[in-house]
Amino acid sequence: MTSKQTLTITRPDDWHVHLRDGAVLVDTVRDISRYMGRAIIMPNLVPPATCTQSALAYRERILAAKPNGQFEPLMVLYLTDNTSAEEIRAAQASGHIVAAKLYPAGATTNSDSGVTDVENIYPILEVMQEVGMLLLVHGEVTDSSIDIFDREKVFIDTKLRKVVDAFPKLKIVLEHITTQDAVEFVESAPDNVAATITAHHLLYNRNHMLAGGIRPHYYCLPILKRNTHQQALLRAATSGSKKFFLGTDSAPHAKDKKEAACGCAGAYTAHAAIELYAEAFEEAGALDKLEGFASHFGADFYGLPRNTDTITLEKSSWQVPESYPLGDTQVVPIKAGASIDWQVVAE
Ligand SMILES: NC(=O)N[C@@H](CC(=O)O)C(=O)O
Ligand SMILES: [Zn+2]
Ligand SMILES: [Zn+2]
Repeated sequence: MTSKQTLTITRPDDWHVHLRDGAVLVDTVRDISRYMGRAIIMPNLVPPATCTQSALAYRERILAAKPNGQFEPLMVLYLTDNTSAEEIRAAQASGHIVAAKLYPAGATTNSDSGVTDVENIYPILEVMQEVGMLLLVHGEVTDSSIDIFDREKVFIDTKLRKVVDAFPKLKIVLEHITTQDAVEFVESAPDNVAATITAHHLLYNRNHMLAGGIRPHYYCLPILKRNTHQQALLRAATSGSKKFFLGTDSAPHAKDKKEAACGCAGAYTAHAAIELYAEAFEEAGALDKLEGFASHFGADFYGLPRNTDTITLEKSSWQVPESYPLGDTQVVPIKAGASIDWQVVAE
């Protein structure tokens, strides 16, 4: 009998995840804390976590929902046109809030209170640069005349380049990149600019969502692009560049809110985050590059210590359920009803 292939890596972290709030926390926190050491918790709640107090209260609710064991939620402040310098300083001083998030108003789920023009918050970015707080960016313009497939590139060209030039010491993470343009931008930017890449943008392109029927569970923002962009993301993630690291953007929505005439944006991947990345890296012939991407480069960029323990994956196929409980609703995960080749056997 041949023994199964295994892969042991430093415990990974998730640098972009949505846990939501209330009754669903027991489900989302259980999934994300299964083997992730830390996670950057997105603040796009209803209402959003716009102040230190609300972000810290949210952290307490996450900790209360956490099963025993390792797992540290790293909190993020939601920026608005009215965020004050004092709020940034208070957040930084709290010790638990490591970043602030720029949602262009209207760009994505629960972004209505976001920033109407990034130039409005330049004085705040100045303070963030000074105190060493990271800026996380949902990088899409919201102009209805711009094609949805072009919104990331136009954001980079008309907004982000200016921010990068104006704040040379501000650490910036362009979240969930989806295009070759974003890859090239991040590669050519200085060292204070990095990006997260989701598992679903590595595994899929827009054909998976739109060819042969419309599949709402692949609908997320920024939207899946054409295959050439998927290939560019795979090259970036497996390149060994420290500028690209793991951020699942696992974003649960109840089944009926996705399978609707106007469905919500977001894909659930926390049920099998590292397993999905392992599939993508293996397919690209680059399993040896998974550890840096998943477990080293994010911590390095955030200026945090790498995790010191490990997890082990085994190559053995398992079937994903059609849905998982999400509070008193259900969430349909990525690969629902299909099989995944990798399994975490030691956490
Ligand atoms: N990615 C998504 O499609 N949705 C996210 C928001 C976001 O990260 O933009 C969500 O909160 O549902
Ligand atoms: Zn986003
Ligand atoms: Zn997100």
